Amino acid sequence: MKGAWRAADIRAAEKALMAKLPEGTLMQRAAAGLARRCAGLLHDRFGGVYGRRVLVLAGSGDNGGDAMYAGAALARRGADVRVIRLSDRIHGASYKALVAAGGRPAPAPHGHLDLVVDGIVGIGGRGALRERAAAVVAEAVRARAEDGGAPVVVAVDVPSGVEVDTGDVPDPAAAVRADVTVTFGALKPAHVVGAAAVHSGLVDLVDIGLAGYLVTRPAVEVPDHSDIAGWWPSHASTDDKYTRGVVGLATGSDGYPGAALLSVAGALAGPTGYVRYAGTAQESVRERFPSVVTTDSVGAAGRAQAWVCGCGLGTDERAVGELRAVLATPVPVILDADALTLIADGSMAQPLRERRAATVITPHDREFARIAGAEPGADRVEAALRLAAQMNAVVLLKGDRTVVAAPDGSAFANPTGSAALATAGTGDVLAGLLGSLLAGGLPAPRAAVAAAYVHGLAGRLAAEKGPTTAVDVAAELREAVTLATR
Ligand SMILES: NC(=O)C1=CN([C@@H]2O[C@H](COP(=O)(O)OP(=O)(O)OC[C@H]3O[C@@H](n4cnc5c(N)ncnc54)[C@H](OP(=O)(O)O)[C@@H]3O)[C@@H](O)[C@H]2O)[C@@H](O)CC1
Ligand SMILES: Nc1ncnc2c1ncn2[C@@H]1O[C@H](COP(=O)(O)OP(=O)(O)O)[C@@H](O)[C@H]1O
Ligand SMILES: [K+]
Repeated sequence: MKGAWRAADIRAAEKALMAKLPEGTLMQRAAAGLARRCAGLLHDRFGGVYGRRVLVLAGSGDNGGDAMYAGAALARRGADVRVIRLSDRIHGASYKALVAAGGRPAPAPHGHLDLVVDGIVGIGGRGALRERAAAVVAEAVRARAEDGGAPVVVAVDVPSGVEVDTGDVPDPAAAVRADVTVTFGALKPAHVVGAAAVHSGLVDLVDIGLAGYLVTRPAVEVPDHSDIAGWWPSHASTDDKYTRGVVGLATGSDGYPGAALLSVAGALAGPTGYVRYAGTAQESVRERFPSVVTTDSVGAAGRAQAWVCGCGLGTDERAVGELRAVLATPVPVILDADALTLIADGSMAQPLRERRAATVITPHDREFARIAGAEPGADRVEAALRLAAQMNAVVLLKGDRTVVAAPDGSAFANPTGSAALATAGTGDVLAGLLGSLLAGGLPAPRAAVAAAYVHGLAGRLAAEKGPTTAVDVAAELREAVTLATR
């Protein structure tokens, strides 16, 4: 798990570390890491650094300093480096170093450009880029590299024009879109949540010695394969189908039988040994998935270790009864789709309050608005945490970088998403898989994080093969589980 910290926490850690080091050491470490990465990118794409045309965009703060010192290092290796000063006041020592190494000031981007280094603003940035900076960025990225392609864009610390602490991008046209972001010391929320995560491109973390000085809890954490592999329930030789957990699904309706099939398909890819389906789509479920045991209602079903409720369930009287029955069980419950609509008017507040087992809700933004009164807004992590605390539930807030927030204040951002998942029914698949993980015994926050992770991988695998539907995503789940857990 990698943490991401907000700017104030990063600054506090940097201050504590800097007090123990000669002045300028941290910037030198940052700039050295940045130069190394830039040289590597030039090498990979153009075969070397010598003669490559590099444009450094320098703002008024230390972010510009990092960029200009790195520019100086590239100039010493023979790159043709120009710098555009975007403020009257720029970091003096690094500018001098750049000029001494052969770099030259430029009034505007011109000619071909192989690499653009965005040192406009770092963690001191606020809001969208100001007009001149935005115009220069737009012009620079329109330039062509020597090979006819677009220049490589490297953001220093964060892409300029994004909100570092939230991942919001107030104006996408006035924010850098990086191929690679070279960041220092620790990740920031902008690298992992919201539209800013997309603007960050590949994120490369340079160690500047900060780790021991970050004493606060990260704002958000990012899982990797090893977390998922470590958490995924494994089968013991003494297991039988019941000890591996039974997951129940109260999903689908006459109007939406497909949601039943998709949620069952999701559940079957999880670690449980037994899947129960309770609802009106019994026949199609049995036909398609002979291993699933079906009944027409939650009341008629046997025991389960977790229930999934809501995908395509509808909102009629029958649906209300099924939701009540699920909420009354003493086991973890996932509320998705129509179940979220049904709880939005507050009529289920009491059964929700009375629950002792975990409740997980899986809203997209509009469902979130129905429950919370407003869409998540710019700070998706804060919004999800607020709702989690208010409802005493784990919130899985869907999106390109799905956020999982727990009532204990911990928050996670899923790194594996794929835009290919933005298609009808993929949420049903996710809910089923999540149900199986809960029934398999994972604590609710981990179950939510692991489900989003594997679901995202399945989306990517499906997208590699062509246009993607929810059925394709479900079909890739088994391979995604294998990839994530080995
Ligand atoms: N601290 C450390 O130990 C280390 C720090 N390091 C580096 O320092 C960076 C932080 O440097 P920093 O604090 O100087 O702030 P930074 O982000 O460069 O500039 C902020 C200035 O930009 C301006 N501005 C703001 N918003 C704007 C906008 N929308 N559009 C345009 N301009 C805007 C505003 O200035 P103004 O123009 O208002 O006077 C503001 O003062 C950090 O990200 C990392 O790269 C590394 O070297 C490792 C060691
Ligand atoms: N632009 C996007 N990029 C990546 N993932 C997305 C995007 N939009 C939606 N998703 C993911 O797709 C799934 C859609 O779920 P949902 O909205 O509940 O769909 P449905 O109700 O049709 O099943 C969620 O896992 C969500 O995180
Ligand atoms: K930057």
